[in-house]
Amino acid sequence: MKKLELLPAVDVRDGQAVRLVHGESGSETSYGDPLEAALAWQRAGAEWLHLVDLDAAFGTGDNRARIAEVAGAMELRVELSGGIRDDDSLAAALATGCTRVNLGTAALESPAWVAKVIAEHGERIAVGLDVRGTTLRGRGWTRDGGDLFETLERLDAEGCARYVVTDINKDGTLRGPNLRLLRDVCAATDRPVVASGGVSSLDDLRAIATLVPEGVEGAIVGKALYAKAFTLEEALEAVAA
Ligand SMILES: O=C(O)c1ccccc1NCC(=O)[C@H](O)[C@H](O)COP(=O)(O)O
Repeated sequence: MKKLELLPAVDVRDGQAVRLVHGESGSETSYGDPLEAALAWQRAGAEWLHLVDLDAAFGTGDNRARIAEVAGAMELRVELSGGIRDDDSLAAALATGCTRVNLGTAALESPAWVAKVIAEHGERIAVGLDVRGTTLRGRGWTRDGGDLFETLERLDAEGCARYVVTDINKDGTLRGPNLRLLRDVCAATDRPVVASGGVSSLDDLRAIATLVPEGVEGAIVGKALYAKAFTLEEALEAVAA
């Protein structure tokens, strides 16, 4: 069986690595220098980094230079997210050398542009499906953006390579992943799914790993690592095939 990929998260706000609760602006706890955090995950054996520009996602500025510095210093693969919504922000994101970018709001508000960039960049484009219930949320998760399964059907038809699926109610809460949501998304698409939000324990990761045959490819882990619920080394060991 394929092993579950783990993507430790570094979310950047105002130049600092932070964690949010439910992705809400203003709920952040600071964890210092994002480059230090990313290098620590790399030293611990991470193969991926999930790097988020929260200011770009919330429309409160951006951390482009900081994000480019972190992505450029990594030997591991980087998935870049947050505020990638037009040609300019996409070009800046791809120029960091990241392996792929994660589009969120654009997939809801600019479907024609997203179809175009999926056709142009293929595997370098993932779409973030950030949901409350089965309603998508955009603009830093502050605005409703349509039905999850209708959007998934459209993006599948456009050739979207993979999805990053986040249950916003779980994100940053250490309340466990929404396995039901992950199963439902996997049943609705044949594209790989990266699970995001709520991981609290090694058992949560083992539970996500049981969904690999259904189509879950990876899991993003944020708060649990920063809160030291377990180490990244322990997490990698827990999901080793
Ligand atoms: O990814 C985004 O674009 C984003 C936009 C607005 C708010 C939050 C956003 N991402 C947060 C994450 O990707 C988290 O790092 C990830 O879901 C980890 O969650 P957790 O393990 O529950 O801390």
